[in-house]
Amino acid sequence: MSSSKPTTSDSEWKYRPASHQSRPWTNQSRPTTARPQTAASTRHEGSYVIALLEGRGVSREVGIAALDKDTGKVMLVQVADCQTYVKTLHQMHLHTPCLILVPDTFLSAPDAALAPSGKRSVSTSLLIEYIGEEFPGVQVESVGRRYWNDSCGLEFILQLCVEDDERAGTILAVSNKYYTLSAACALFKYAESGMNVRFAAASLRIRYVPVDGTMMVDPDTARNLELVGNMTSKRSQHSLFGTLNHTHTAMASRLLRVNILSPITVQQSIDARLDVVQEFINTEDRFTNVRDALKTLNKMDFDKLILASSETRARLSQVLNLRSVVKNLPLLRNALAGSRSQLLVIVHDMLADERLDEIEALVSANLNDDCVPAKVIQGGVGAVNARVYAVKANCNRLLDVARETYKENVGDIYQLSRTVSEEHSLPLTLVYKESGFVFALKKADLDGELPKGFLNVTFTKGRWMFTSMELKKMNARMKDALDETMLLSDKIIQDLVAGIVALIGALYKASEAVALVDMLWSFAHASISKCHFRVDQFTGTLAIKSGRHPIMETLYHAGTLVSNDVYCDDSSSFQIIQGPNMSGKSTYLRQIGLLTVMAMCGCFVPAEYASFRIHDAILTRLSNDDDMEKNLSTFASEMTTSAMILGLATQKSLVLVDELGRGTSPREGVGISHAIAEGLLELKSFVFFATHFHEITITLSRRPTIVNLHLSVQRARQSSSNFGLTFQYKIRDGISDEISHYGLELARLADLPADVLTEGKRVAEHLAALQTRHETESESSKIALRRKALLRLRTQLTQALEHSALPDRELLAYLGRFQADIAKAFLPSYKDSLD
Ligand SMILES: Nc1ncnc2c1ncn2[C@@H]1O[C@H](COP(=O)(O)OP(=O)(O)OP(=O)(O)O)[C@@H](O)[C@H]1O
Repeated sequence: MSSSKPTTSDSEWKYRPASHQSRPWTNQSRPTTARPQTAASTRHEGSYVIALLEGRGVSREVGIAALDKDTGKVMLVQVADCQTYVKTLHQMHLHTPCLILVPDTFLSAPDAALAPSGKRSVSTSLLIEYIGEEFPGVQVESVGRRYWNDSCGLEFILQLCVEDDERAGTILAVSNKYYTLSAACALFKYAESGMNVRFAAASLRIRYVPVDGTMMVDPDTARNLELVGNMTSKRSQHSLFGTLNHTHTAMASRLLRVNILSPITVQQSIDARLDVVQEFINTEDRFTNVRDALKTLNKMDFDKLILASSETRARLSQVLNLRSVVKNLPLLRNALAGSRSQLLVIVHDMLADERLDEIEALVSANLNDDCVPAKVIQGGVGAVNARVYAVKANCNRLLDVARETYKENVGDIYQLSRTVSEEHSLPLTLVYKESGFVFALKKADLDGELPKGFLNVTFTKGRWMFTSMELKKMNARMKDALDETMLLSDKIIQDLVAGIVALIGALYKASEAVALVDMLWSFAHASISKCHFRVDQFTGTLAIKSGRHPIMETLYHAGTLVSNDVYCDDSSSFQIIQGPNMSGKSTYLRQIGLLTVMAMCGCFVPAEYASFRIHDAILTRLSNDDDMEKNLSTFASEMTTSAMILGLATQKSLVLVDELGRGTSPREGVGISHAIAEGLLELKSFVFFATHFHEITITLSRRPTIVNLHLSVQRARQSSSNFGLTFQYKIRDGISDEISHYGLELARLADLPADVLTEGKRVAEHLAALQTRHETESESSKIALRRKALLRLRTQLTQALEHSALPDRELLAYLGRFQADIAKAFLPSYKDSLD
């Protein structure tokens, strides 16, 4: 590709090798700052190179520029973040990084005393510390601060951004984003000098991603709700992504992932998507025709076709794949013809772009029709021939001649093989290797030793391989002809690519259109197979009738999963959920979160009726005991997440809290849970608060928006001393009936040895008896205190009466004052002791 024009001189640019500047963020180098490990702790297989610049101001502005090195897509983001940098990390998760670039001022020089090896640089930024925790194993490299230049960044964008409908909008959106532009500058400079990639002018799809059009799902939440991958495996199908992903193309699968991690908040767009899903479900023909058309695209990744490759073989392969795509797109266009939903009409028009036909015509004019990409990818002489004959005859006279020479040379080699075979009476065959042809002979076909005169004899996989002087000479001639053919073919293909790049905008549009249709078809497929229903409306109320957990329902036999209702509005915004262990509290909370994410992606939900509120963020504190990587105490982790939630939540947020305060003593746990609940009540978010602390229902009982719910459990007497618990997993109104010692009942279910259970029961009963005695004793001491005080009062009154020389009226007044004094001195403490 032709070179872009950098605005900072190349000689100035110094790419710093990873060994000195990068920091492999290992456990030892982790900072002490408390922060929980989150979603993609182990996920670092991204393809994005992300440049990141943080402002020094109080507002913590962060500019992000991310380049997908596989597809050439560039995302620009600028966020105003908080102390935990949750928004920045969220954006980074959407564009999973394989390399992170930061200004060198973020990483100070290696501290010789701390790191005698001199290789570990020390972070001076909290954000970098968090990134290290969030993306362990992902390389963080520093780039000289002077390469973070906003005007240079804008110049790069103006030069590289593809000429399409969104170009003007992108440029307008980024023009005042100082941090993003600076990050873009560093990113493109790094691509040129560090990665040795040069992009052609107007060849990159550069987009500004507005953060306010999407719901924020912080990385902890993504992991705990199992949005993409689950606790056991990041690739597991038992995640929301796995459940909904029936896509046919790689772009659609990427779009689905981004949507699940960052659902849209524009109601019009959600409604438009729902209309499409509805149309697919209602119109069987459209559903099957679209599926068949998508199948012809055969897991194709348009975005990768668009990125020009510097390697000849890959370039040819891309062009051939591209031809197959543009040939098959009309099938999808026809499948969408006559659609009713507005979005499908738009997609249909996008696919009707004349430039796509021009691309097809260009490729067909230059390349042979029977040349298929698969041959190019496979090895052997078949692959070489596919490349040699890819370009049509008569495009270039010199190429035709070179190909004729190549053909003759190969013919000569086959003739030589036949002659040698006859001469030695051996069934020789020819095998093509990187260095040219060699003779091959099966071990079973050789009786005795190989005849003299053969060179480079080797034995692999049951075959003798060897060559001869004559064959070597012929290979050399054939190679010359082959090189010339490749050179001339490549020139034609390069010209072809340059012609295609001029029309690339249409392909970008087509890529987005196909991804969207494919994703919505996938939603329709999931809805049909799992009987999901349309979200009836988006209002201020969250109301779900008979909702099911979307991931669990793929694992459970029909009818075994218990459905549950949800109702939450401004007057009942804080819902306390109680119930014994394993009664289904966490499942209920997760179900609410998952259905909300599904609805906001424009997907139908597993419920009989559903109405949602559009949330700006979903924030969770969900217990996750399976996380063995957690390097913080449960309590520290709880408090950090709670602080984040209180800092980010607004009236429009959805907050899910599960068993807060279990990391400390029960009394403090109640106190902290109460205080955090108060904070959330002030914010007026929709809160679902599962807790074991019954006291919370009392301490918060005066708040008008509190609703108490519990998950029902039946306790049946099995014998005189033995009880059994039956979980019904059904949400019910009100506070649950106290079930004492249910922990012991559950322990019995877990087959704990009988003597352990007996001892547990004994200690529990003993503690309960102690508690009762303590309470009784404290009550009797209060009575004793009262009695003592009354006795004192009586004695003093008697003495006063005896020694008084006052007349009756004055005596009465004196007694009144005395009584008031006594009451004042005694009653407050008396009142406190009663409290
Ligand atoms: N709606 C449901 N239908 C069927 N089974 C369910 C349902 N909800 C929960 N379960 C089953 O109960 C198990 C425990 O559920 P869950 O973890 O939600 O309980 P919990 O009350 O949060 O427990 P703990 O307090 O110990 O964390 C789940 O693993 C699942 O097998």
